[in-house]
Amino acid sequence: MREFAGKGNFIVTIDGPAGVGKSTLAKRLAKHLGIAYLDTGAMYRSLALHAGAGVADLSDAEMREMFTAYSYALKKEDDQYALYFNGKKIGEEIRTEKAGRLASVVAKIPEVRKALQKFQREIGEETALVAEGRDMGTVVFPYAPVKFFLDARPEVRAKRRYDELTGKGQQEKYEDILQNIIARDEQDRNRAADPLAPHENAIIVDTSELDIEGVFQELVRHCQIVAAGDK
Ligand SMILES: Nc1ncnc2c1ncn2[C@@H]1O[C@H](COP(=O)(O)OP(=O)(O)O)[C@@H](O)[C@H]1O
Ligand SMILES: Nc1ccn([C@@H]2O[C@H](COP(=O)(O)OP(=O)(O)O)[C@@H](O)[C@H]2O)c(=O)n1
Repeated sequence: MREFAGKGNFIVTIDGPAGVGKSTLAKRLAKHLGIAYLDTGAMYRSLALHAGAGVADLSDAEMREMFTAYSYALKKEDDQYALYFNGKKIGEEIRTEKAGRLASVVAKIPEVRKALQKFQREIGEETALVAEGRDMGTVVFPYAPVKFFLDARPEVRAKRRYDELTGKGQQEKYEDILQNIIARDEQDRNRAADPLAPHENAIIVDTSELDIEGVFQELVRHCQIVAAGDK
């Protein structure tokens, strides 16, 4: 495939709302393409849990100082990609609805976004990537040759998240998850800083009636079209 983005690394972006399947498909597509996988939501979640919603009350100067102390790193471990925050591997502790809500509060702050986007671009300049999040195609990697925007009805996404969390033993009510997802969608889509929206060239895939395999095949098909177009 042609050299793209950053210092010539091949980047695929996958954006979309909560619970649509971004992480699942990004990991699988990255493995299929033999490139790295970056979960940018995990960066917001880990920061939110570490700094707390109080970040919103810091002055710009305090926030800039805070970010000089933070670091993120992406490391390949066996055939998985692990994200490190301040030298500590980010684990399952961020996979709660509470962390998702806090992340969405912190993610509205422009200084936070700029700091994390800088880390994300640096990682994209080090290695070819499938990068997933809310603003990968619109802001962080606008020159990525393949940009996906996954979507699904809120009820479908809530059921997927409900099955995922209860499958991990987390006690959550479906109705609460649905309300959380609707609220987080609202917050992510309507914030001033880098709102959730597909890039004008993004390939939009409604996954409401597709299983994981069906979505995966659709993403691979589009990657092959781009690859064929670059020969
Ligand atoms: N198309 C799909 N059909 C059914 N379940 C899916 C689909 N895509 C993802 N899932 C499941 O839904 C849950 C949420 O997926 P995840 O990748 O975490 O979404 P996101 O990263 O967009 O929040 C996971 O348990 C995943 O296995
Ligand atoms: N690139 C990104 C990734 C996440 N986020 C924020 O972080 C929150 C959690 O992201 P996530 O991808 O982990 O959440 P899920 O889609 O997995 O539920 C989102 O609701 C956004 O508010 C963002 O603003 N920009």
